Amino acid sequence: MSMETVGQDSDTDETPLIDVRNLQTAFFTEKETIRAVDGVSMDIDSGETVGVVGESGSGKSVTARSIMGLVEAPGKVLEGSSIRFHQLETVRDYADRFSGHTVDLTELRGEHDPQELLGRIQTEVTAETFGRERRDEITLTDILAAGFGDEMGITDEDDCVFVTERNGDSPQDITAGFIEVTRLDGERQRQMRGGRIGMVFQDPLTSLNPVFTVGNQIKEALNLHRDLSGEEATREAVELLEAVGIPDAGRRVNEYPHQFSGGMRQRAVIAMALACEPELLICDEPTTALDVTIQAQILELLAQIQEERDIGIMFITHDMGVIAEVSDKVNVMYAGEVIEQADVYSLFENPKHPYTRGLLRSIPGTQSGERLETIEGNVPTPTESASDCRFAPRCPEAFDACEVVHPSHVEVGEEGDDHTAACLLYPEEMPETRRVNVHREATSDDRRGDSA
Ligand SMILES: Nc1ncnc2c1ncn2[C@@H]1O[C@H](COP(=O)(O)OP(=O)(O)OP(=O)(O)O)[C@@H](O)[C@H]1O
Ligand code: NI
Repeated sequence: MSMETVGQDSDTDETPLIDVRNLQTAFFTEKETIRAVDGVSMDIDSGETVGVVGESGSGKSVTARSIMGLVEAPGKVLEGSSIRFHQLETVRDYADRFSGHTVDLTELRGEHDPQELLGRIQTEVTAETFGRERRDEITLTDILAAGFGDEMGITDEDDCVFVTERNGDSPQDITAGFIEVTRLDGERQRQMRGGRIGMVFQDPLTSLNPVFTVGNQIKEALNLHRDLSGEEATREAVELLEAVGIPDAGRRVNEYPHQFSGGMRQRAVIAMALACEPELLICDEPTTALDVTIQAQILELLAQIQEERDIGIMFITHDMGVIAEVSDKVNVMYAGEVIEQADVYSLFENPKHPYTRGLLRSIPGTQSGERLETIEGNVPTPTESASDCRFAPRCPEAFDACEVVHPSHVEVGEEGDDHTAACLLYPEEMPETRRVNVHREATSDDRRGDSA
């Protein structure tokens, strides 16, 4: 929600490690367009774990894959989406090595008026397209990062390093900026994926090659991303295996994945991800396939790694119990959208969206009933832009307007909580007609309704 940067076209210490804005990822199948991720915004700081929770099919994995640059045809991250990676060392490094792909906003700001550019954009855009609340808050950075500068000849399609502040000409003089992850390609993408952003999947065997030893696979990562080889790499591989709690690492480094138990394999995958010293680690249901004891150990391990290395973690799960344990902040997803976001305490103490409340009632042990099955029905597959609340058909509190107005995020917590929900029941203190109007107005100059 990045309220801290509203209205100013610069990045300061306040900027998160990664800032996802209005991410839209669609699959263009012969039959229909599946809007798997439909306008997701969230950010993650260094040293922070951000949980992403929701039932099966809500778009969690596609969000993760979009950040990793792993969306395959017929899938596509749509124009207007922005994923900004702000880590300064990485920005300087990219500006140094890929200077031909760098956009210097400090220069361009004097030459272009954002409001004038907005009028020239071919597709219809709104404040929401850029994750802003009002049109006059849209900055040049927003327009160019979202990809609209290409059609106007201001940026090239493969520009991806955006410099927003500098106090000299060399890459080391850059004091703020970001890599626009949605615009990465080729070598620039390879450096980011695995190098700066690591990923751990549910099934460790998808990350491990059965025909190579675990050690060789870690060494390959070390070679690719840190230029280590030979004995030096072997030593580092053993250290990494020790760091993730694999006993007798000196011997096990020479073993094959099938010689490892499920829990040990997942530890090995985590070691492999850490080999590149990532700034951000995306964990997509990393413990779902493991038994409860092993699961607890892996969660403990991730917490310890985070403490030591100050990395940001995005943790995906459908399990509210796990969310409670690992997260600092939580994004609840439903049918391609974030429908509630809050810090973990506010969310559990004061859940606002009826969907979140339903998920919480489904934690085993808190109520009788089975996990995630207390909400009748299934997540719909979104094929059109939402002109309603996608949860309405299953919502115990839905009323007529829920079928015709798309809810926008409104503050629902205590002052300064940064707790928002996208639901027509809020702002709670207003009578129904005024509440509905708040949401209707927020999306009124919206381009929703157009097809992609
Ligand atoms: N390659 C693809 N082609 C078409 N549709 C896809 C593809 N990959 C994902 N989808 C669709 O995107 C939507 C979101 O899927 P996603 O895998 O992100 O859900 P999820 O929240 O991770 O669910 P789960 O908890 O089951 O992992 C689903 O409706 C799915 O059918
Ligand atoms: Ni998934």
